[in-house]
Amino acid sequence: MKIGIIGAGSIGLLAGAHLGKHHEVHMFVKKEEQREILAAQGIICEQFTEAVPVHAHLVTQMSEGYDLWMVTIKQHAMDDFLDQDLPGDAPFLFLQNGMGHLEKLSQAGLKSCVGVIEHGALAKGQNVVDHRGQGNIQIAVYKRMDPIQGQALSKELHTAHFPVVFKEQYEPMLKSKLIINTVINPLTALFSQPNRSILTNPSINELARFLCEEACSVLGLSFFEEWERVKKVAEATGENHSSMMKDITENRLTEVDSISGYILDHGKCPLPYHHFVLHAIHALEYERGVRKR
Ligand SMILES: NC(=O)C1=CN([C@@H]2O[C@H](COP(=O)(O)OP(=O)(O)OC[C@H]3O[C@@H](n4cnc5c(N)ncnc54)[C@H](OP(=O)(O)O)[C@@H]3O)[C@@H](O)[C@H]2O)C=CC1
Ligand SMILES: CC(C)(CO)C(=O)C(=O)O
Repeated sequence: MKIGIIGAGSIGLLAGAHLGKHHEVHMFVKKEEQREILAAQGIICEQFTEAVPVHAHLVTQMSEGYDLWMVTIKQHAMDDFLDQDLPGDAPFLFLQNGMGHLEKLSQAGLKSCVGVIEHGALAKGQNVVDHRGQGNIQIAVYKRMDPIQGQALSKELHTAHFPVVFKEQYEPMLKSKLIINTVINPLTALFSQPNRSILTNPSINELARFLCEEACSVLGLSFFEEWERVKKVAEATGENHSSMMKDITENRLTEVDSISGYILDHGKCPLPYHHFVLHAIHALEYERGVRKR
């Protein structure tokens, strides 16, 4: 397949390195400097013995003639991305944490799939990525795509080292990941703690339970099942720093609006714990100069 990957950060580079072994991969980036490095040196995945050659372009040069677009930018970059003229001939696979992008995508009129990522990846330079946690990518069709097309797509992308799993329904898939992120991410970011603190710090554990209860009530999920799952993920990724904690530490805007904000927007009664963490994360972003108000 001829695959265009939008965004060459942690996940874009990881996907480019794996898919570039079997497909014609084109990376689409914002800066000319990064485009030149990717075109000249390919992607260096620290776990591979050789660099993976890829084509590289500026994101303003997207055109028709691709088989798939894979979008690996963060939630807060989605508005600008969707505002540009996008080619309509190929499906788009959106791989963001949170659910804030769904409404925007349904208005965009694209053939679209959504996915969740269970890998851990960290970009260490403009073309270097460290694959820190092996997992899979789950995908489901969202708009203007037949499930049969989605299934065929996941089969074409799937390899043993970069597994892609097809899911019949997008909503349960995204909700399961949202619960994990709305409980673990803000608390670990607020208290600058690794994911295991959800289990080991009694007060963080108490706050996590309340966040989980609120999220389950909004999403219509069983608290007992979801709380067990949150604890398993906190254990399995115990040493990791959540993506929100990393964003705060590195003075970047977080994805809190599409995670905790999504729960708040869809709740029908007061959600004091979500309300607090959303504003607490906003406060940290504001103090770091990345949020205006
Ligand atoms: N990293 C991980 O382990 C995991 C990530 N995820 C999710 O995957 C998504 C991507 O995360 P991650 O890769 O870590 O994020 P990164 O910040 O590492 O990468 C995002 C990249 O997108 C680029 N970008 C932003 N806007 C555009 C645009 N319009 N056109 C082209 N490129 C653009 C950014 O460039 P610039 O920096 O120049 O703005 C950056 O290089 C997030 O939703 C995240 O929550 C989920 C699970 C695990
Ligand atoms: C699963 C978890 C919590 C792993 O750190 C994650 O998805 C994130 O940090 O965004």
